[in-house]
Amino acid sequence: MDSLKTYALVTGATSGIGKELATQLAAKGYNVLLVSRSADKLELLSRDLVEQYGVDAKHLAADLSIASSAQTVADWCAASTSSLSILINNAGYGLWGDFAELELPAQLNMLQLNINAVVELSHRLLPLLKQQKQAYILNVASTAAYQAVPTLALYSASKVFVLSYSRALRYELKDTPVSVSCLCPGPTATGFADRAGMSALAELADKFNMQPDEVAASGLKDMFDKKAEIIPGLLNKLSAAGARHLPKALIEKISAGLYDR
Ligand SMILES: NC(=O)C1=CN([C@@H]2O[C@H](COP(=O)(O)OP(=O)(O)OC[C@H]3O[C@@H](n4cnc5c(N)ncnc54)[C@H](OP(=O)(O)O)[C@@H]3O)[C@@H](O)[C@H]2O)C=CC1
Ligand SMILES: CC(=O)[C@H](N)C(=O)O
Repeated sequence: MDSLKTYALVTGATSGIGKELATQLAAKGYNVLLVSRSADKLELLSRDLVEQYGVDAKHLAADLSIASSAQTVADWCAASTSSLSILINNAGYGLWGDFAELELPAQLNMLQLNINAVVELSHRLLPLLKQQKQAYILNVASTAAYQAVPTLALYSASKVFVLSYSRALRYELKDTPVSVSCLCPGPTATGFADRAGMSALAELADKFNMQPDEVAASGLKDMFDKKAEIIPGLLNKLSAAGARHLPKALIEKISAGLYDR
């Protein structure tokens, strides 16, 4: 990896895994373009990264669950730099509960962020990425992409989409300078569970949670190594392997038991 002071765009950069990805990229000498909904947190993080690592840090407050926002972010990115070498589609969230009981608008809002924003940013920024000697797209899915998860039905389905889409895009871009990787973390100690309404699982989470900095470090290492799928942590690798080889009905029963309210 050679930053040569190129830029990395990170969505969902103000908390959890995204904040760690942005920070570790700045530490490696990358200039960063930071996006999330919170202008105050973006301002603070930008200032910290400039002061700590001497890189350029620009930020844009945008709600990527609003349909028009991906174009706004892509236009801002293109106006900010012609040297975009990394796109990290990280922003996303979950909604915990039965599909039939969760509010439909909220579920559609989640799909707009977890799926549509990833697709639109990738399509709009690909021409810029292709101009680089070497460029990377890192899409953040989840170990939830390896099986259906009752009580997280649409969330896990959105991550199945991200994984499948990432692998197909990787193949299509194999003869270009753009390498596509998909990061599939397992449970990680971030704001995710609170926003998903999973606080009832806090005890379980504490047993299995990885820390966002280790997830980000694993993700960036394997992204630069041009890996297709990245599953941080042995337990998560084993659970993904189990999901691949065990009967789906059994895996779904185990998932349902794990996440049962
Ligand atoms: N934590 C976990 O257990 C796991 C998480 N993941 C995935 O990792 C990714 C990051 O989540 P994680 O770090 O855990 O969660 P956090 O909630 O800690 O961080 C989410 C980040 O995304 C931003 N964000 C949320 N909604 C929007 C929006 N509508 N538009 C723009 N930015 C938004 C948030 O900032 P702001 O609120 O200011 O907008 C924040 O910076 C997600 O895609 C998630 O699905 C995958 C597997 C496990
Ligand atoms: C549901 C989880 O365990 C995790 N938060 C994920 O996003 O996959």
